[in-house]
Amino acid sequence: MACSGLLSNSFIANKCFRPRRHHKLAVPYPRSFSSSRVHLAQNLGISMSMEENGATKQGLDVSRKKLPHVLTVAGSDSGAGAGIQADLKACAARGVYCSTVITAVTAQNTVGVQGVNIVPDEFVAQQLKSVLSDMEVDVVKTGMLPSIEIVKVLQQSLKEFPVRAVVVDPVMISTSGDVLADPSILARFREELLMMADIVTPNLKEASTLLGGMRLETVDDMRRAAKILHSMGPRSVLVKGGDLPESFDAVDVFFDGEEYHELHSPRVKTRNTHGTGCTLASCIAAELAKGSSMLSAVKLAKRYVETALEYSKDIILGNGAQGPFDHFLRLKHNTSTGGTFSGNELFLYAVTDSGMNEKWERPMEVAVKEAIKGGATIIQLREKDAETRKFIETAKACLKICRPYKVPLLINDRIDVALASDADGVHVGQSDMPARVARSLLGPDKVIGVSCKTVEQAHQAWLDGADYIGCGGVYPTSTKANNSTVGLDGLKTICLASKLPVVAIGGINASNAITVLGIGPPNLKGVAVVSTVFDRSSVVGETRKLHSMLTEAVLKAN
Ligand SMILES: Nc1ncnc2c1ncn2[C@@H]1O[C@H](COP(=O)(O)OP(=O)(O)O)[C@@H](O)[C@H]1O
Ligand SMILES: Cc1ncc(COP(=O)(O)O)c(N)n1
Ligand SMILES: [Mg+2]
Repeated sequence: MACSGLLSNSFIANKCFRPRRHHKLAVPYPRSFSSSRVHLAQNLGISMSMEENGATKQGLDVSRKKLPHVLTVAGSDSGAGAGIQADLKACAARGVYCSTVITAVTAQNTVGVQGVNIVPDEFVAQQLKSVLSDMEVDVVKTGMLPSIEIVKVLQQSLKEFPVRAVVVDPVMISTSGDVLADPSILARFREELLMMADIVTPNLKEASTLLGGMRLETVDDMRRAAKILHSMGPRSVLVKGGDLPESFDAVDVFFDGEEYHELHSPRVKTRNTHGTGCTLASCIAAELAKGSSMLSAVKLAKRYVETALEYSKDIILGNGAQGPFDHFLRLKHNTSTGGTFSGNELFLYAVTDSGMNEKWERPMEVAVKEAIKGGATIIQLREKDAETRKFIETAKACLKICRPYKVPLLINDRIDVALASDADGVHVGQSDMPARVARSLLGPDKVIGVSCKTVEQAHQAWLDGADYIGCGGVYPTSTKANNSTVGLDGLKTICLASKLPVVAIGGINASNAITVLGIGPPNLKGVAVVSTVFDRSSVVGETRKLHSMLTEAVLKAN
């Protein structure tokens, strides 16, 4: 049965949920005392017997590593910038499991909140019981608590199922100015919820509301607010200054009852700050779940928010004043290959050489642009002696040239430079980082090529998840000292055995390129050249000449 109408009809909601009880492995709610005893034992570092914590009956292995686990009790944001969705992303990005108890469903986007549908408090209670009774929660983080009843239910659940820490983000008004919690819950917040909090994280407006309208305009005001809020019961207070007027940096004030810490970070110039508060609180909860102290958790969370904002500052999503940001620091990826590499890109593979550029007094960017204009279909930046910082700058500058032409740019050897510049991939030799390790660092989208001289190496490159192999030297070459050659026969043998596309390399020039490409196997996709195009007065001219020769030969062969 479909579970739609969850909010409007709690009867259906219950029905959707109940069948699990009839499932063979379904476990009824454990009695509260056993759950809190397990927690207590874990906190004290005592391992309980399998029989005692009920694991034997379920056939579970208690020696398994326990996942740090945050439960967020918050509202859903349909635009996924804040609320439950931000909490899930923040915890996942910080390597912590996150379960969710949904208190309200909001219709929301970058413009504002268009609607709020509050989940019935009995159903919030049911969600809380389901998770807390079974799933070994370390830290509870609260966000939007839209009614007094829901606050009450939460308090009762936390009494029944104690956790190691409670992070309270007193969400009341969204950054867009929409009211997310009824002002009547303020009293309940002040009287009870703050008492249970290990940390409370109000923004300026929320701190002011909790303090009966106190004006908060300076860092000193924030300090005063933190002190008064602390006297209401939470172990620590973080007053967030994201909205502090006329501040060049983003200042938050932390107070643990003894010491104040002003936490400063550069203020990122961006519209994409929707969900910063939820993210910060979730990240604090995540770090606490991993075992951090409160101050370290807060510092790390702040640094994480700043990093994500900086990364996402130019992202454009939605037409409103407040866009979401990218918790995984990955959305900006724009590869020339679009994540798919066919091998046809290898047709005319130009490998740069800074010595030759110096000789011809040609900056690297100019050499790359000329090669592309002449018809190069892929570029490899080979900088054996460049300083790292210079290499990254050069790679970034060359990427700007390659991207509009959709010509992939690979980095020779240096996975760090490829990562730092967001290049399209790397080419590694047999003594460089193994392709399998490079793959795990670069992820599935980037292109990885491996130099191979034998059938075994070609097979290993395939096993390691490479995209192509470079085979050679075909002929002796001056650009690589003491390089043994495989000759045309070796090239052919390796092509026939290789499951990956092949580019031939080593001593290839205008007079032998057609012979090389003509040896037959269909997975021989192209030739790689260095001096033939770059050790010349006109890079465009030489590349164009080679490109048209090769194209003609291929057309004739077909
Ligand atoms: N533009 C910004 N640059 C850097 N950090 C920011 C920026 N805006 C907010 N922050 C930080 O994000 C966190 C959330 O703060 P804030 O936006 O004030 O809370 P909320 O999202 O609850 O309104 C704080 O650590 C704050 O300093
Ligand atoms: C469901 C939900 N929870 C929390 C917030 C606050 O987030 P922000 O202060 O960044 O607008 C929100 N807008 N929506
Ligand atoms: Mg904010």
